[in-house]
Order: sequence, then structure tokens, then C-alpha cells
Amino acid sequence: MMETPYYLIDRSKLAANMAKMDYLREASGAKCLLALKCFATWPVFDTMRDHMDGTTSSSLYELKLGHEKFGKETHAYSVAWADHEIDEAVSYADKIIFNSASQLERFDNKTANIKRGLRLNPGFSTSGFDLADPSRKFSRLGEWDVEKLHLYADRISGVMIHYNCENDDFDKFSTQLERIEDEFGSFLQKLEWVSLGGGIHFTGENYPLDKLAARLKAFAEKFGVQVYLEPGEAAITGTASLEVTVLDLLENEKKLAIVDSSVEAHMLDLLIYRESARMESEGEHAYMICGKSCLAGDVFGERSFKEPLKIGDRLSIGDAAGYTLVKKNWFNGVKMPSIVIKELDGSLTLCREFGYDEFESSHG
Ligand SMILES: Cc1ncc(COP(=O)(O)O)c(C=O)c1O
Ligand SMILES: NCCCCNCC[C@H](N)C(=O)O
Repeated sequence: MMETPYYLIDRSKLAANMAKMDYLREASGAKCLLALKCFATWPVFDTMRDHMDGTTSSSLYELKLGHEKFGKETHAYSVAWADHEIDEAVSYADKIIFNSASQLERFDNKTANIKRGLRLNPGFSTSGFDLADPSRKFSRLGEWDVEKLHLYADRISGVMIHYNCENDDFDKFSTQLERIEDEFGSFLQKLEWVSLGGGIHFTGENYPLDKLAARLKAFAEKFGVQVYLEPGEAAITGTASLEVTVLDLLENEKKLAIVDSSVEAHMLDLLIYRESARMESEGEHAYMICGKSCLAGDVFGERSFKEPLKIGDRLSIGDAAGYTLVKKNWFNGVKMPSIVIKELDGSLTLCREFGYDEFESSHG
């Protein structure tokens, strides 16, 4: 048996998402770029490469990883490029997208030979979290003044508009796209491509893919642009779990199970967004599943079982792909979960283990 903790990525589930990706690309004409900020576990890129058009990035290192490990079309975006990064960024990128007009001005000469874009902030979003709302008050993410954008139309060929967040509501998507058409249409008409960013949960169950495809196609035709999407979550949703083992059982009004992992270190987004881990629950034996770091609130969530838990029992915590592996860290020196792939034939491949050497080298 594979030693826990480990992230388990299931290729057949990934392939099912990729089938939806293919359907959308084919029916809409839109290109889909994997957003590496969400998921960058390159050993499974071979299951994704034929079904996506490339990658998009938020830093020089993600850009390089996308270029080297995924290939195909590589978009380079960063909230701010440093002077010493720009030449290298250009060497990997097919398109570079500036967050601001001032960055475009600053690197005008150095980027004159590749396609360029600007981030457009439409002033609204679907995010329910202030932390993740690109249109929050005082937002630094993108240019919003359409008159200003017109001034740069001859220096760029497209825009990136990321304004959706976990949006599984097609009607909401369509209504907001209409607002973009109304408010920015005169500018979009001057462009060759428009990226609508990520955050559309089109691989979810019962999502009306046909409607989305038709809407994207109509948008592309109306403005004469190539549409791009930048799915992170939609590409990998439901494809990974965090496998852990019960190390101790305590009781303090509730039954507590301590596992060989940590929310803070291995599923950080749960703490950031104050959510509970996704765990199937059935039976009458309820436990609070807790991490082994010394953080008092290191709690995955509550779950019920048919039988009482025993030390050594294995548990599987769902939804471990997006914004999870990319955020794992060495807090408390808790052993970092290995990365294991469940192959199409059901066999398990251990593709990465992290030990004391990595812990030591990350500290000096
Ligand atoms: C510019 C951009 N594109 C794409 C994404 C991916 O979004 P999601 O993982 O929600 O699809 C993000 C998320 O932060 C983003 O900021
Ligand atoms: N499940 C809690 C909310 C997660 C929000 N994810 C934010 C990432 C996203 N791509 C964004 O910042 O737009």
C-alpha cells in the first residue's frame, strides 16, 4: 500500500473533463488554455495536451513551465513584470498580456515583435469573495477606462478579461457578457482576440455546454475575434483527492480524528475561504477530521462513518486538485504529500515524493 499522505490524481476523471473541453472547443471555436495558477502538476499534462490549446500563466516561472512542459500556445500574463524578467518572458511567450498601460509603455520596445494584449477590468465580476474579486474596490487588476483602452488599440491585438469565479450559472455568464458587449464593444471590434479568462464551471454536471458554445461563437462572430478561455478549475475539477491516515483519536465533546496531513499545509484554500473539506458522509459515527499541525483551527471538516474510526484507517478528502497542489507548503515541517497518479487501468504510479531534503533546501 502506498504510504500516506498523498494527492491522488485520477487520469480517467481528467479524461472525462477533457472530453467536455473538446466538445466546447469544437462547437464554439474558442481556444482553451490551462491556467497554471490553478493546477501545474505537469506529469499529467499528457492527458490534457491534446484537448487544450496551451497554457496561461501569472509569473515567469509558470510561463516557463507551460512552455517547456505543456507546449502549444503559451500566454504570458503577470500583474507586473520586472525589468530583469521581460526578455526571458518574451522568449517563451506567444502572446504577452500586460496588466496596465504603464507596463505596456515600459516594455513597448522589448515586446514589439510578439503579439500583445492588455487586461481589461470590466468593473464587475461573479465572485462572491472579496479576496478573489478582480473588480473589488481599488482593484489593481487591469484597465477599465474604455477611452484609455482605445489609445492603445494600435499596439495590442487583444484583451484578457477575467471576471468569472466558480460561475456555474450560464444565464449569469451570458448577461454579464452582454454588458461587456455593450460597454466595450466599440473597442473589442478593433481586436483580433479576446480572452474571457477562467472561472466558468462548464465541466460541472448539467452545465448547458451547448448554450455556452453558441454564446461564445456568437460573440466571436459579432466582433470578428478569436475567443480564448483560461480554465483552471473547470479543467481539473473532481479529478484528485488527498489520501490520509488516522494517527490518533481524541474526544472533547465531539469525537476528533487526527490525520497525517494539515489543512494549512496541504489544503490551504479551505482556511483562506473558510470552507470545509469535501468528504462523503454516511453512518452515525461522527468525527471532526483534524490536521496534525499545531494550528488550533487545523480542521478539515466533519464527517460521519458507518463504523467507529480506528487508528490506521485511511480517509479520502475530495476536491484536491485546484488551488491545492499549487499551494502546498512546509508549514510545521509536516511531510508534504506525495503525488500519485491513478492510471487508466487502475494501477497507481508514485510520481513524486518529498522528504527531509526538500524541507531542508526550502529553508536556506
Ligand atoms: C487571469 C486568470 N485566468 C484564469 C484563472 C483561472 O480561474 P479558474 O481556476 O477559476 O477557472 C484565474 C484565476 O485566478 C485568473 O486570474
Ligand atoms: N472555493 C473558494 C473560492 C475559491 C476562489 N478561487 C479563486 C481563484 C480564481 N481563479 C480567482 O482568483 O479568480
